[in-house]
Amino acid sequence: MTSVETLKAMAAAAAVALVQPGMVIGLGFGSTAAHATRLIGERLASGALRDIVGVPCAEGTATLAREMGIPLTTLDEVNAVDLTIDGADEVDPQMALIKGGGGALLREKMVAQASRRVAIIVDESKLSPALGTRFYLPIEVVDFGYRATARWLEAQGGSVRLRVRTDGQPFRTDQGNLILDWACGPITDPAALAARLAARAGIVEHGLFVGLATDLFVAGASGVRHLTR
Ligand SMILES: O=C(CO)[C@H](O)[C@H](O)COP(=O)(O)O
Repeated sequence: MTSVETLKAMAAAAAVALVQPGMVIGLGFGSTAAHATRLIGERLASGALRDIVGVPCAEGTATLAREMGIPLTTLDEVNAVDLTIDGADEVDPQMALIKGGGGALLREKMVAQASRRVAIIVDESKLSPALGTRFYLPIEVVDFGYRATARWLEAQGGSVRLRVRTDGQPFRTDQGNLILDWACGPITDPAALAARLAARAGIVEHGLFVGLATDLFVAGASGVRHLTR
């Protein structure tokens, strides 16, 4: 049987094949995206790829990219990102996503919104008939009134947990915010929920990525499927 890690690497390799010399590349965060970042670094080192610059979506990604020798820039320095390669926690049949399992949802969404093309790389376990079925929805919130924000979410249904690190301390995003993991149940209308969450003060960003993915690479035992939207 093909291991999940092998499937992630297969999906990453298929997406990295889209990378062309001269491109600005959004580098996502998470274990699947890390396969893509490492592969891009290896291709640069071997000379198979040249003249690319990366926009990292997280401090962790920036560290890995530097280790791999990938030249980096920031969103502020470029007019647009040609291609972003990132993972996802859950993908529905319309290619709407839940992201933020790694807590980088805000920067990931900013980079995705600035990108001409967004390639999402997943193993097939991430596919779901409805978002919210197999993963909670990460919500990045400010400290002020975060319990009130959690109660407001729970009033819509489901249950909320403050994300904590292994040492029991609250998890902090790269912006220093908190994450509420909302077990909201199946989401029937992701765009409508995204609009409701975006309108709520105290919520910095949420993990629903609707209409952002242009390419989906799904790795399974029989190979990698490439879907486009
Ligand atoms: O959104 C993300 C990080 O904020 C990741 O892309 C998502 O959590 C998937 O991670 P992995 O590839 O490790 O399963």
